[in-house]
This record gives sequence, C-alpha cells and structure tokens, in this order.
Amino acid sequence: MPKNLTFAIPKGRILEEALPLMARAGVVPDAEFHDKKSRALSFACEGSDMRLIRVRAFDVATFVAHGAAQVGIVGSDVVEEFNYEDLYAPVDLNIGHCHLSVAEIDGEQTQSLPSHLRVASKYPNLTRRHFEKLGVQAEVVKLNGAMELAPTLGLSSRIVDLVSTGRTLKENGLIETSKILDISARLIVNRAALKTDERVGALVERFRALVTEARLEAGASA
Ligand SMILES: Nc1ncnc2c1ncn2[C@@H]1O[C@H](COP(=O)(O)OP(=O)(O)OP(=O)(O)O)[C@@H](O)[C@H]1O
Ligand SMILES: O=P(O)(O)OC[C@H]1O[C@H](OP(=O)(O)OP(=O)(O)O)[C@H](O)[C@@H]1O
Repeated sequence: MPKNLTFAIPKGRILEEALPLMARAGVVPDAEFHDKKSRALSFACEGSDMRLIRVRAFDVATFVAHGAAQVGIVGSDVVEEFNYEDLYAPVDLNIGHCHLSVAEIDGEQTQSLPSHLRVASKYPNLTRRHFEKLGVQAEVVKLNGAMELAPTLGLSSRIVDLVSTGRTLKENGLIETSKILDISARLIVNRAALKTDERVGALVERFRALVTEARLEAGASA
C-alpha cells in the first residue's frame, strides 16, 4: 500500500484563490482546516487519503523539493528563487498574479547604475541574478517583510519586492523602476514522486485540464 500523498499549500493570500481550484480537482480539506482556533498544521482531505499541510510560501518549495510533500502550490517567484533540481512546476494555475520589481525612493532615481548597490529583498538569488545581468554587483540585505521601509531608513538604496496594486510602494514614498518577473501560482511536484507514484501524474493532469477549461470559459465569456 503506497503512503498517503502530502499536498503542501501556502497559508496566506494564494490560499483563497487556490481552494476553489483544489475543490474542482477533488482536493477538499476537512472542517478542521477552516477552524481558526485549531493549531493543527496537517489536515485530512474529504474522500481521499491525501493530507494537506499548510506552511510558509517558501517552505512549500522546500517540502516538495525534498520529497517530504509530493505536490504543492506556490508562486513562480518562489520556484525561480530556489531553482531546486528536484522540483518540477508543470502547471501554471493562472491565479496569484503579481510581479517582482525593483523600486527606489520617488524623486531620487538616477539614470546610470553604480557598479555596486545595496538592495533589500526577500529574494537574494533573483536580486543578484537581475543586477548581474546589468553588470552591477548587488549586496543583498535579506528581509522577510516590510521591505518598503529600507530605502527611507538608509538600509539600502533599492528594494526588490512583489508588487500587485502598487499601493504599498506609493504609500511608502517609493516608485517602481524596473520589472524583473511576472508571477503566477504554479502546481509543483517532486520529480521522483512524479515518476514513481501514478497519483501524482493523475493530479497534474486534473489541474492541467481544469486550468485549460477555465481559460476556455473565460475566453467564451469575454
Ligand atoms: N501582492 C502580493 N504580495 C505578496 N505575494 C503575492 C501578492 N500577490 C500574489 N502573491 C503571491 O503570493 C505568494 C505568497 O503566498 P502566501 O501569502 O499564500 O504565502 P505565505 O505563506 O503567507 O507567505 P509568507 O511566508 O510571505 O507569509 C507570493 O510568493 C506570490 O507568489
Ligand atoms: O502592490 P500591493 O498590492 O500593495 O502589494 C504588495 C505588497 O504585498 C506584499 O506584502 P504582504 O502584504 O504579503 O506583507 P509582507 O510585508 O509580510 O510580505 C509585498 O511584499 C508588498 O509589500
């Protein structure tokens, strides 16, 4: 008897959009999942032996890459930041849209880039890679949130962060100066599990079909 499949999902904003899609794919967490008082981190699924685990977005990729979870949902920002060899992202779920951008203090933008910069970000690899392409050495100050404070307080001259509506940048006196990456949420799987467990391949096909269906429906109603 194969062990239960573990499906990792982030606990924050992707979740709201992911749950209806998961339900259409037959992945429905039990009632405890919705109980705000519960401290459980692992949940049974209705009508299946699958377990859901609810973890931080970056940790979804770590659990799946190491095979501790076989399937997950995470932003393409996280997939690109880690670039794990054992992690495969076969389905663009067309939810969780945002982008990763460079921002700096509004009114202090400069035309030419210096050879060395200090940048605050939660994405050290993507940040370094972006500036390397421009011939700039980026010293990354790793922050886990509230990046927008860094330039004003002199911690860095720029930030690299997620932008959706642009409100957070604006309300903190920053302006977007270049876009690095368009982002959407992906279904991710552990490569070895995909090869050895047919339930993983079946889930990939189910999500792929759902996304195609949703795109066709959106096209038809446009
Ligand atoms: N405006 C936005 N700000 C942040 N993330 C966004 C935004 N819009 C979409 N996303 C996506 O949501 C992901 C974060 O997912 P989510 O908030 O569900 O995770 P989390 O576990 O709460 O994150 P964290 O570890 O940052 O608390 C990002 O990696 C990105 O792909
Ligand atoms: O362009 P906007 O619509 O304003 O969204 C962008 C903001 O949302 C995210 O932060 P989040 O709310 O996830 O909080 P965090 O600082 O804890 O990451 C991101 O890091 C930006 O700060």
